[in-house]
Amino acid sequence: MTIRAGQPEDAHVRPKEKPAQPPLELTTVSYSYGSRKVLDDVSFSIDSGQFTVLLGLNGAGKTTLFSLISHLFSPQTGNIRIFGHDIRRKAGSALRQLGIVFQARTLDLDLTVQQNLSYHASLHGIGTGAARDRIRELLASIDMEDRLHDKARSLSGGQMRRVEIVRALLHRPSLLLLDEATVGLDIKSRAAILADIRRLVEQEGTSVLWATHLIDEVNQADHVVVLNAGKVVADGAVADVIRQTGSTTLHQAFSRLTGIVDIRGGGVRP
Ligand SMILES: Nc1ncnc2c1ncn2[C@@H]1O[C@H](COP(=O)(O)OP(=O)(O)OP(=O)(O)O)[C@@H](O)[C@H]1O
Repeated sequence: MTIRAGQPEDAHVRPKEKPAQPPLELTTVSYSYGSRKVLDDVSFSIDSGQFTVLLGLNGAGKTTLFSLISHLFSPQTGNIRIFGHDIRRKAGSALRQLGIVFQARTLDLDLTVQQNLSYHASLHGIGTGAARDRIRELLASIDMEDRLHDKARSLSGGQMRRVEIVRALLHRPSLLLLDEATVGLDIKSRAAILADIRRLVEQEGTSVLWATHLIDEVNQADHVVVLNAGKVVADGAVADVIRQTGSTTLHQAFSRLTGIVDIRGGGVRP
């Protein structure tokens, strides 16, 4: 899969905003399900064109955070800004610049790949002709043009995930959020998807927030935010996080930050 940079072909596509404001800024965000607080005073921001890994164990609060950023529900305290637009007061302006791939599969299995993608394009106000061209361009870049008319249920898990990534890119978002995008995929598909998203950051300057529990998905050059039991326990360049925790590897730093002891391979066991 190679997601190519592309120039807008027509007027519906907005050029990327020159970000005077950070792509994403969270300030003292808290959220509770009933009386159970699952996000506690979360603050961090990501810079333009940065690949940021939101690293946390299962249950750390990553998906809840994504639900708040994508305005599925609102934080009980704190603020979220996307390119300076407050997600509550300027939801339209904020969400227009956001592409999101949720952890749960969200394709309609009874629709074809084209129908799934066209529907989403129309939600973003992309005209029929422009949508058709963009869909073909993106599907060609992942060698899936020939699956255009296939029902989503006939795709493999990795192919479904790629179509979901294509769907998130249709409107050329400046900020892309991916929640455990490689979960359930084999090692080859995982590596390919991660590499393609990294290429996107380089080619298009898209800012990415990549949520995972897998340390082997982190590169030395990444910005990393470690979320543990709803709190940010580290935030910075990988080398800084390692140094600040008095560690020699990110595995060791993560282990110290989260209080876990058993680390195997690229994954972490509580
Ligand atoms: N709808 C809900 N109602 C009540 N509690 C919830 C709900 N959704 C999530 N939680 C709880 O909130 C906490 C954070 O869950 P969340 O799914 O945000 O974490 P996560 O880091 O995404 O985990 P995972 O990697 O397992 O998906 C967990 O303790 C979870 O049980």
